[in-house]
Amino acid sequence: MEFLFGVILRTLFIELKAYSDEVYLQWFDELAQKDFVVIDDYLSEEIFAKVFDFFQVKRDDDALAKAGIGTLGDHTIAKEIRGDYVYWIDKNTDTELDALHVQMDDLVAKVNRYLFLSISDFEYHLAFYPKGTYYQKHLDQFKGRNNRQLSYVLYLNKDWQQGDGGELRIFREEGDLDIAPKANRLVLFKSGVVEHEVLTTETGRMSLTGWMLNNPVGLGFL
Ligand SMILES: O=C(O)CCC(=O)C(=O)O
Ligand SMILES: [Fe+2]
Repeated sequence: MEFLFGVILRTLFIELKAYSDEVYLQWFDELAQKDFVVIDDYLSEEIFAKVFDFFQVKRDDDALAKAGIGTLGDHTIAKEIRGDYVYWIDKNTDTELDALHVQMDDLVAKVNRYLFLSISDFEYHLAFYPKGTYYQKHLDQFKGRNNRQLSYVLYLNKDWQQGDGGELRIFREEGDLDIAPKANRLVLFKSGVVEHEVLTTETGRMSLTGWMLNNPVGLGFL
């Protein structure tokens, strides 16, 4: 309760981006039909700036570490599979991102209401892909576990342009689709069915990647 009170106080004067029910329904319709949806200008400028600044601070602090593959019991660092560095966000201590947590809480509430899901938690990490790195084709649900229901990626690359690479490739029967990792673009997709990959990036590539979960963080590993 005290925790919630603190969050409310700290986010009182921050401009959350409020979307109408019609807009949510449009997104979720698209998500239901195509298994993914791309949403541009997702965060308010103020919250985007907070996430962007937080990313720079964590990079300066050397807080991003080589990412692994698989679940805790099967945690191998495989450079051939993915070349990114990640920082797992802690909702309790990374209070600089309170406004983002509130915005995502709201998205989860809407997902539950309109997609009839029962998401009870979410997790996210910052990711940095140095020049020349990629993430090979994969599904976000680990083998034998379906805790991750929806994946989302928010890109932070302000000056991204054609030729910079690092597109998110979504594999579809009707042909693959490459999505540019442009700043403040959110891609939301179904973790269990959408195969995807990150193409080789020609510049440093920044994002925030997250998952909406059936069970609270941690329980998925039990
Ligand atoms: O950054 C992206 O576009 C996707 C990242 C991804 O697929 C993952 O972290 O599982
Ligand atoms: Fe992924």
